[in-house]
Amino acid sequence: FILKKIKKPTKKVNFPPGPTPWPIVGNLFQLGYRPHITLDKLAKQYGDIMRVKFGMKNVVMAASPKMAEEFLKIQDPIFASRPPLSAGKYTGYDFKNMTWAPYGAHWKLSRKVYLMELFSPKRLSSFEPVRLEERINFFKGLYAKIGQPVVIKKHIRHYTLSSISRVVLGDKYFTDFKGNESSGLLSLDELIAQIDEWMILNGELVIGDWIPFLQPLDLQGLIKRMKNQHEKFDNFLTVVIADHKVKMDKAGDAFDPKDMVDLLLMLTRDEADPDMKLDLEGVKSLLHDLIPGGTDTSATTMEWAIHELLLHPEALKKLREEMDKVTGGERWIQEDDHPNMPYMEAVIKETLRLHPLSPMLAPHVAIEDAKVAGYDIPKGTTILINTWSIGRNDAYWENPSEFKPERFLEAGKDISMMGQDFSLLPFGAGRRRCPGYSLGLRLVRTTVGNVFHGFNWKFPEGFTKDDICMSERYGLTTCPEVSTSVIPEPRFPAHFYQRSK
Ligand code: HEM
Repeated sequence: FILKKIKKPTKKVNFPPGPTPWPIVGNLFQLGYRPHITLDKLAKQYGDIMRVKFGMKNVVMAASPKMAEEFLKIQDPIFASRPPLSAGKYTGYDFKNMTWAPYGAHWKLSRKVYLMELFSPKRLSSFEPVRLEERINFFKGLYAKIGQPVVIKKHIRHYTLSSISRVVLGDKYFTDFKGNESSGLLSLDELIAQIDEWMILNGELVIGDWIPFLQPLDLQGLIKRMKNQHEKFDNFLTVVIADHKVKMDKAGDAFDPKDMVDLLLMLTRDEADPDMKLDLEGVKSLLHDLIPGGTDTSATTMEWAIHELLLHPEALKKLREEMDKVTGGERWIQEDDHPNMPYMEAVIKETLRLHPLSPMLAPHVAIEDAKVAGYDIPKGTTILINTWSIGRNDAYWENPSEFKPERFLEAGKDISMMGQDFSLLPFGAGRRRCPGYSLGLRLVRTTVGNVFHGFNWKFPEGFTKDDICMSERYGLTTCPEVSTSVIPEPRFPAHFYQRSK
């Protein structure tokens, strides 16, 4: 009787509907190999806002444009943070890199540095010659493989990493960058392996994140791998920064920044704008976002677009007609051709509708108690936005499983992919929207375009277009499970491939 008197009545939380969770494990074991698809199926049963339990923690998933808008626009300040997962702690400089930073002063500073210093239109244009050089090398490399089967993904990843790292780091930290001349620290392949490991680890479900009393046991061995990955990548960045710093100190006031490391180091100087001032750890954590964040994202989007175009010759024909018209068949596609290439833009949108890189965005978290659609969303709830599900829902898209770029060219269907239209969210929306989208799209448009502008592609003997793998390997970036091997054939005379533009 006494206990009853002093115990405060607990308010019943009105969670969104969802499958019944098991004690301790919740719905974890229902998720399977491709959680976005399992959760999409469950949402069809429970509705476009659904509660599941990952272990002991609440997770709410939005599966309609209206619900996505609630979380990413209407109540964005409440949901613009990230849950404190192991990936952020052990591979994200203890939540200091932008991807995993909680919503707050440090994240705001990182964002400001990105948008004002690194990704302003002027700055991006200033790095265009570097991107062009890398692109031309990439196509020369493909030309050298004429008639031989190439795993297109491998070439694309080398090229995107070369482009991104030249823009970010300068060009001398890889043993196989320019011939074998440099005294490189890692080879390009080693760095790619590091990025792969980061991506895999950041997409894994660490059991201890969701069942906290199991955290110290590291049952899957993932935390050990995270610490290992972090140590290697941190060593790499330490050398890169030290090398840049020597040059900066030597040049003094005459220092002329050549790459993004230089730009970031300038913000550590005493005379830097106090509102933008960084320490060395801040520089490292931002570099950490730029390299894995910039490489795999663009490369995977390119790979999906190439798979779709190989699978749909009628779409490829239209794209080629557009490219031949724009270039007169005399030159490669350039970044500034894109306003004259509406079909290309529609191909990219259609690819990202069907294959959003992060099918459920990166996880968001509620920083205070909230109400959405009449349901309670308690502080600490993880929020997933199932953009894969939204992109394939026949309530918003006609024949959603068809690859049909024309849908974006119909009158009144000029749907933006930049986060204004909640039925297409490949970059997210609101405060956490991808800050690198502009660079990503520049790389994707010119690469996908020129891969088909410069070359015809044949399949190796015994392989047909129906053998192209369209099933997904789920992760922080979700890529085709099996890469395709194809044989390049030139579309133009030999001198075309010696062109520098
Ligand atoms: C086609 C290419 C790309 C796609 C599809 C893409 C997609 C995304 C998505 C879906 C998110 C999560 C948004 C959210 O959680 O709400 C994101 C975040 C992010 N992206 Fe991208 N991205 C691309 C290219 C890039 C590039 C080139 C960079 C940098 C060089 C970059 C850096 C980042 C960073 C740092 C974040 C975390 C932002 C934050 O948490 O505040 N991305 N991106």
